[in-house]
Amino acid sequence: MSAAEILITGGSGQLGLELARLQWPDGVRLRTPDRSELDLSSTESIAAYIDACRPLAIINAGAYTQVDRAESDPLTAFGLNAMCPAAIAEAARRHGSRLIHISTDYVFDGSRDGFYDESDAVSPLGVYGASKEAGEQAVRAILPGSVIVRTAWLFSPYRTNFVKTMLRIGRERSSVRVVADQFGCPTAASDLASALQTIAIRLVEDPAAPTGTFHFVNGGEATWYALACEVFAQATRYGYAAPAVAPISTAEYPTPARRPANSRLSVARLTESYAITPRPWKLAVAETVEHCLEEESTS
Ligand SMILES: NC(=O)C1=CN([C@@H]2O[C@H](COP(=O)(O)OP(=O)(O)OC[C@H]3O[C@@H](n4cnc5c(N)ncnc54)[C@H](OP(=O)(O)O)[C@@H]3O)[C@@H](O)[C@H]2O)C=CC1
Ligand SMILES: Cc1cn([C@H]2C[C@H](O)[C@@H](COP(=O)(O)OP(=O)(O)O[C@H]3O[C@@H](C)C(=O)[C@@H](O)[C@H]3O)O2)c(=O)[nH]c1=O
Ligand SMILES: [Mg+2]
Repeated sequence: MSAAEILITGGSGQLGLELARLQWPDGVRLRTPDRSELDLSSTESIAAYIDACRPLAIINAGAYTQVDRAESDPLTAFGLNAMCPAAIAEAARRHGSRLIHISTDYVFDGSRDGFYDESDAVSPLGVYGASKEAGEQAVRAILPGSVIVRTAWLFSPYRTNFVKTMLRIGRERSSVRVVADQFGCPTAASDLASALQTIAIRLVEDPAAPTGTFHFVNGGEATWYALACEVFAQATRYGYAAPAVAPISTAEYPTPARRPANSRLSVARLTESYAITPRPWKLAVAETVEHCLEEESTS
């Protein structure tokens, strides 16, 4: 592959960090600007930055990801999750940059039986999901040749995520209560990063590479309760004293934002188009828990 600049927004987030940690082919130069260089809340900053560097490809991993806080801060959520991707898509169109934009399972309302595919109707329950859906629509309208990858329930050793939250509160308490009636697909940010790398390289090399909307999640399905149980089962291997875990209903854990009862995603389209087959989520959880705990158990 000839020398190619790839811009990664949100490089300090859990997905952005995993993208930057990957081994990229010789000749790819990553740009991972921080907030001081690229302010995603400013469409002027976005246009100026991309007009100056004219990347061959852009992976938009920046976002407003605080689901509950979004309910009381819709302006910031829509700014980051809808206006920002629109501005990125417009700049990408000006320069012929390939664009991969990341979206979420929370665009769905959970009323479907089984796994959602890309053609299922969206109907977000909360502000976060609605802002992400608006971002998808903008990207599709402005740059039809872009790729939108919906993912779900991301975890990694970095930033804030459910796996790290469980490890933290499990130390502070002898028991935890976790909802057992929301079904989804836990996904390692590192596995998503590898899939996005494959897609980005294909898009840069091949003008006819598949475009449109795809789902990427790890294999299998879980509830938040099952995910918590797996985190603690793995953690005990490193001397961690696991709390008791009690399954509860959504009604017993009130939150500002409503969440879908079922947001399981089918990855069939991505497997067919890009030959990407995600590993089971439990293998990915084991790796992340090891990363989080190994250091302290051996020190
Ligand atoms: N987390 C999850 O469970 C899921 C996430 N997704 C989607 O995946 C993508 C990546 O998520 P994830 O890595 O978890 O997100 P994080 O919350 O870990 O990271 C968000 C990134 O956006 C950056 N950012 C936010 N506001 C600004 C701003 N004004 N200017 C510049 N940068 C800004 C943050 O920078 P800073 O470090 O300065 O705060 C950070 O780098 C997002 O599109 C998200 O919607 C989809 C499904 C599940
Ligand atoms: C901390 C905690 C949460 N919960 C519940 C609340 C909620 O229903 C569920 C998950 O809570 P969290 O707030 O950790 O996760 P949440 O912020 O809903 O995670 C979402 O983030 C965004 C960015 C996405 O795009 C989604 O795919 C999804 O990953 O677990 C418990 O039942 N017990 C607990 O102790
Ligand atoms: Mg949250």
